[in-house]
Amino acid sequence: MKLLLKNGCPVDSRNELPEKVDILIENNKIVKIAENIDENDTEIINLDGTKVLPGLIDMHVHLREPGYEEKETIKTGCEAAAAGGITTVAAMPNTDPIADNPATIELIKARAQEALVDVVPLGSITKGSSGKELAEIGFLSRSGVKGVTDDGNPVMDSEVMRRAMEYSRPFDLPIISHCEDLNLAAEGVMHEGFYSTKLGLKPIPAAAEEVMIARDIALADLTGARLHIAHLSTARGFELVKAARENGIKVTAEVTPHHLTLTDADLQEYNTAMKVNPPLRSVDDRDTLIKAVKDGQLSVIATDHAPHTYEEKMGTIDSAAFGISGLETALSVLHHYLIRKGNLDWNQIIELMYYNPAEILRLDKEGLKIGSIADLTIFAENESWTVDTDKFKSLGKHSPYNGQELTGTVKLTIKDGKIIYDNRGGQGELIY
Ligand SMILES: NC(=O)N[C@@H](CC(=O)O)C(=O)O
Ligand SMILES: [Zn+2]
Ligand SMILES: [Zn+2]
Repeated sequence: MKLLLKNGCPVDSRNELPEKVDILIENNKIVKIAENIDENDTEIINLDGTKVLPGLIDMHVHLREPGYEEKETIKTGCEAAAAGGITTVAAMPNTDPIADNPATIELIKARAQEALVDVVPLGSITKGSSGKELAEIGFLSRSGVKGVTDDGNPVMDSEVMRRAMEYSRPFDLPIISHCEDLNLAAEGVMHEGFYSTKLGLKPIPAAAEEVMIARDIALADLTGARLHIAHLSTARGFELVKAARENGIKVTAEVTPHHLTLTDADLQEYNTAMKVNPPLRSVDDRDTLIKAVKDGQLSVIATDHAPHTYEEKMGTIDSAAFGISGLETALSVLHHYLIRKGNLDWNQIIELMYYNPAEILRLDKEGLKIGSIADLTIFAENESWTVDTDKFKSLGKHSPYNGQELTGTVKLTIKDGKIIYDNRGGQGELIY
C-alpha cells in the first residue's frame, strides 16, 4: 500500500526539511521525503500547503476502561484522539480496578490492539491508588508501563512517595505526580480568590498544589528519581519547577490547553464544563504559564482528557465531577489562542507534544524522517470550525469551548501509514 502526500508544509526542526515537501509512505513507513516526488500506482493527496506534523503524543489521558465504560472506552477515547490529531495517548491508571497490577495492564494492552491510535499504559504508584502501600512497580514495568502515577489522587504520605521514587529508578520510570494537598484543597471546587468569594463557591488555594510540588522536588533531589508534574496550574508552581531544573534536579512539568487559555473568571456562569482539577486559576497564573511555554521552560502540553457522563456533569458546580473532554479541541485551541497570537510556534508544539513526552516516556520517536513510522497529523490553519460537543467522538460531552468558533482544523490523521481520520469534507470520518 502506497500513499503520496504532496505540497505539505512540514513542522519538525529536528530534521532539516525544505519549506514544502512531498512525502511518500509505503506500508507503515515514510520512505521518501523530497521537494518533488513522482510515483506511479499510488494514492495521491494534495495537501495544498497545510501543515504536516509528526503524529502527536498526549501523555495525560483518562480512557476510563476498564470499569467506567459509561464515561469513555479505550475505543471511543482513541477515536477522540484520532479526531484531535493525536496518534499516541498515555492512559491514566485510575480505572476500576486501578491499573496497579500486570493483569490489568495486559487487559488494557489487549483491548488497545483494536484501537485507532497507540495506547501507552501507565501504572499506579500505590495499590488501589490509596497512597498507602506501593504497587509492584517492577512487575508493572515488566508488563510495559512507561510511568507510574496515582493521578486523580496525590500520594499524601511523603515517606511512601520517597520509597516510590527510589523504586522507580532502576526501572527508569518517571513518577507522574498529581500535586494536591488534600487537607488544603478540602471540599473546594474552584480556585481561591476574588471569584470564589464573589460566586460563593468553596475554594482551593494555589498553595494546595504548590506545597506538594515543593515536597516532590525535595524528594526527587533526595532520591534522584525522574519527577514529572501533572497539570501544572500555578505561577509559583512553575517558579519551583524552574528553580529545581536550574539546580539540576530531574523534574519536568506539563500544562493543559485549558490552563493556558481560561481563568477562574470563566466560572461566573456556573458552567460545570469549567469545573476541573486543578481548577482554572487566576489571570496571573495563566499568563505566567503562557510565558513559560513561550520561553521553552515547560516540557509538555497534555490535555488531561477527563470525560464524565452527562449525569455526572449536570447539576451544580458543587455536585458536578471534576474533568473535561479535551482531546478533540486541544490542537485547535492552541492554534487559535496561542499560535495565531504569536505566543507559541509550530516547532514548539512539536517539542511540547511530541519530542518531550516521547523522551519522558522513553518512546522511540524520530519525527519526519525516512524510515520513521508514518504517524502524521495534517492541520489546516485557515479553516475554522465551531465546537459542538454533540459531535464529539468522546463519550465525554463537556468542553469549556463548546459553541466557540476556532481557527485551525485537523484535516487528516494518519497512523501506521493509513488514514484513520478524514475531515476533508468536514464530516470528521473515522476509518478502521
Ligand atoms: N482532571 C480532572 O479534573 N479529573 C481527573 C483526575 C485528575 O486528572 O486528577 C479525572 O480522572 O476525572
Ligand atoms: Zn490529576
Ligand atoms: Zn488526570
